[in-house]
Amino acid sequence: MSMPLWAALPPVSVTAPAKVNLFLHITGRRADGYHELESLFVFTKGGDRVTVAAAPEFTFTLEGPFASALEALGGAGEGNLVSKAVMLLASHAGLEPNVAVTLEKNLPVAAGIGGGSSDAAAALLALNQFWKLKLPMSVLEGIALQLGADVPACLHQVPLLVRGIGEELKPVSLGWQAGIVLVNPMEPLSTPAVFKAYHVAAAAFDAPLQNAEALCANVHDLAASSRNALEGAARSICPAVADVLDEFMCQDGVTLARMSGSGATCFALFETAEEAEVAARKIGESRRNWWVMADYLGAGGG
Ligand SMILES: C[C@](O)(CO)[C@H](O)COP(=O)(O)OP(=O)(O)OC[C@H]1O[C@@H](n2ccc(N)nc2=O)[C@H](O)[C@@H]1O
Ligand SMILES: Nc1ncnc2c1ncn2[C@@H]1O[C@H](COP(=O)(O)OP(=O)(O)OP(=O)(O)O)[C@@H](O)[C@H]1O
Repeated sequence: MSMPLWAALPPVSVTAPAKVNLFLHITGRRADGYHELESLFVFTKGGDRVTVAAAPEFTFTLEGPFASALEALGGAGEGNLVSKAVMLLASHAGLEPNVAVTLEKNLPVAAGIGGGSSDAAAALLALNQFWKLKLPMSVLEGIALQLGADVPACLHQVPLLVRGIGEELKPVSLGWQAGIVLVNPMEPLSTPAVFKAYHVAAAAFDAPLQNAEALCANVHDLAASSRNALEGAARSICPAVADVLDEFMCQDGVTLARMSGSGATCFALFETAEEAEVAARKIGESRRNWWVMADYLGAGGG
């Protein structure tokens, strides 16, 4: 008996890194309610993992330390961004979505580090390769934007200046390297709720930066002249954000500590990977219920 054609395709795995907003300015609000951003996105090396493999029909399997958290937040079924990405790409390509997808969920959920967005982007990248579609990035970006504002940026996995609601992407060179520690106090924060709190507080919009590229190229300038505009709104819903930032301030070698995205995950940058690892160990030992991850931004560092 001959093997069906699909069964001959080898599985493809793509890492879905954490997205970190080194700064996040809000420059306006569109008529449809979405906020216009100016933000520097960077991506860690570690993260979730999406694997697609040959199968007679679509299946979706969740594994990893945050699989149950995703199930509890109702993101494990048809609403999962990975499943949605598979369906959208299959329909775009005119194919049956017959693949076995496995999502290894290592990143906390509803955490401001784009977990679901990065998973969806990784699924698009994996399937583009698996089905040998050779779709250019511009086409994948269009499909990605239908899945969420952050998804197009997450396709790139390199530092980007992001504007609009997430569709204007400009790769930037950081020109510096840093150890990074991500900490989440294990309290999920809903992105719409944080934007709503921001809106209700009627904060003034940030002026567009005149020197955004130059700012990205110097970590000290970045720390001094940018912010996360959603931090106040996130703190008002989730006071633990302030506890995480206080904890970072007790560590040696911090060049910048701030919240990412709509929170509650915060990050700290360190001169070296070693300092980041020491801080991550110390925080992990004193706050056993928090999620802590050490990583590296820039070339080397693994
Ligand atoms: C805040 C960021 O995390 C920064 O990276 C993102 O812009 C959020 O991107 P995301 O999670 O992909 O957001 P979406 O799933 O598209 O939007 C969730 C909700 O957040 C609000 N939202 C999101 C993005 C944006 N630019 N303006 C908004 O007002 C809207 O109420 C929207 O209904
Ligand atoms: N693969 C997925 N991983 C995580 N959440 C998902 C996924 N698919 C759907 N969701 C839903 O999306 C919601 C937001 O989760 P996610 O982890 O993407 O938030 P986030 O990190 O705050 O995103 P962002 O930084 O883009 O605002 C969750 O409540 C969850 O139910």
